[in-house]
Formats: sequence, C-alpha cells, structure tokens
Amino acid sequence: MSTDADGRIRSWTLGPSTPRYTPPPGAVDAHCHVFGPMAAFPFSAKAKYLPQDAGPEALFALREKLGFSRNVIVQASCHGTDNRATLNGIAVSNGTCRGVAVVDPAISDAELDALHAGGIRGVRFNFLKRLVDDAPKDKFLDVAHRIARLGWHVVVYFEADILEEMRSFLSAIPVSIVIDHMGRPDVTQGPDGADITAFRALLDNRDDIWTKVTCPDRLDPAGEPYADFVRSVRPLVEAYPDRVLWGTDWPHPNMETRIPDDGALVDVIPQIAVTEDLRHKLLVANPMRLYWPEEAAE
Ligand SMILES: O=C(O)/C=C(\CC(=O)C(=O)O)C(=O)O
Repeated sequence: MSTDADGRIRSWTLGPSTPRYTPPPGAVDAHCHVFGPMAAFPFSAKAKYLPQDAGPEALFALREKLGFSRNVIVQASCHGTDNRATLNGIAVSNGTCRGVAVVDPAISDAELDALHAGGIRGVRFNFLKRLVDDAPKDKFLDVAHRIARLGWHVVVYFEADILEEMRSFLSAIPVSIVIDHMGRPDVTQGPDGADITAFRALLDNRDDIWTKVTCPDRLDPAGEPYADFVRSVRPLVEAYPDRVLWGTDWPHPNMETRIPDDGALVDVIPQIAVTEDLRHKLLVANPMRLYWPEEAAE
C-alpha cells in the first residue's frame, strides 16, 4: 500500500508483469477508471476514498503493455457526478475510449446530449453503501427512461447479498443492462453455488442483461492463480458468450491492501474463455456492439 504526503492512496502497481496471453487485435478493456488528475479535476466532496492521480496517460501506457486497443472508462465514485475526468480521458484518446457516466438524476436533456457528444454511452447506478450515500431507485428508473432515446444502456453495481431485492428494479429498466463483476458472487461456492445460480436466473430472465466477468482480485480471496474465480466464471462465459465483457478494473479502487498484477489478470482470460471464438466475443465483438455500434455494424 502506498500513501502520499496528502494521504492519497495508490491502489495499483507501478510494475505490472507482461502477460503471457496476447489479446486479439482490437481488444477492448471495457471496465477501467481514471482518477483526476486532481489539480484539473478535483474529487467529489462526498468521495469515500482519495486516490493518487491515475490519469489517461498512465491508462494508455498500461493498455499498451497489456496488448489492448481501446478502453471503456467508467466514472468512479470518487468523482461523484462530475464526469469531467472521464470525459477528458475520452477526449484525449483519439477515438479509442468511450465512457459510462454517473449523473445527477436532475440532469437536463441538453446535458445528456453533451455527454453523448463526449463519448458517453451509458450511466452507472452504484448500490454499494461503502461507495455512495444513497441509491434512489425511483430516480434511477426515471434516468433509465430518459437515456433510452440516446441508445445508451445502464451499468449496475451491487453485491450478491442484495440481488433478490434488485430483481424488480432491474425488471423495470427499459434499456439494456450491464452488471458489474457479476453482482459480486462468492466464487468459493463454485459454479453451482447459490450466488452464481441466482445470478444465472437473472440472466435467464432477460436476454439484454449483460455482465462483466471481471475482478478475480476482488472476488477470489485466495488470490493468484484465481482458481475459484476460473472454475465459477468459465461456465458463465460459455453459457452467455454474447453478453459478457472483460476489463482490468484499473486502477483498482480500494484494493490498496491487495494490489493485483494487471498482467496476471490478463492471463486469466484464456482460462475463462477457452476458445478463440469465445475470446473474440468477450474482448472485441461484444464491447464493440455496446460501445462502438456504428463500427460493429460495418
Ligand atoms: O471499480 C469498481 O469496479 C469497484 C469499486 C469502486 C467503484 O466502483 C467506484 O468507486 O465507483 C469498488 O468495489 O470499490
């Protein structure tokens, strides 16, 4: 763990290994964040963690090292509903980034249009109490209805213990849904455990619910080589090959006591997506359909 003189925390390694696995050309890291730089894009007064700067330059250096071509930058809770850091990351990416915003439910249509012009293609609803003060379902539903005209989707972040109470909310969302980190199942239960079974029921209920098969570092307490994550997640990738996304989760917010090696995370990919076809869907075709549909349709 590294904390600077201002008490700002670093939750990512400065020396990731080079992965053994090489992603296919055009691979998308579909879940990552940028922090700041704080001097230009201050953190929210309500932020639950205060990280060191992790701006687009560092993100692009990592992407190069890991063999990825594009990123989807997801607005992190430390920036609240001020999406300027995310928009900046997209703006300096020469078309290689798109983003997911977090918005104040009172946002105007004109402001939503401006986010679209800046490369945003979805909004995130975060239900983790340790990250946000409130998660008003009625207001989120209103936002979900209002973004439909833009062709956006919603990204929902919750943990397995509230899956049951999320069902009716999710059913009412009128656009496609992406669930972060599979709703954070206990992967030590295995692929037929209660958490993965309940999550599969959700995916079976609607064919426009996608998920990110991400964060072995958060989900597998044993750490590398993430064996429980692999045995639990591989069947999901095989059962829902057209609705899965993958991302590094860099700069790994709140992981300062268990900082993962990004190279090792990439090396999990061929273990959960065991054929070239599955890997192409996971890393290229699926994220392109969701975030760059105008290119995917060509
Ligand atoms: O980045 C993630 O996926 C997970 C996070 C942080 C986060 O979501 C946020 O700050 O918005 C977490 O579990 O602390």
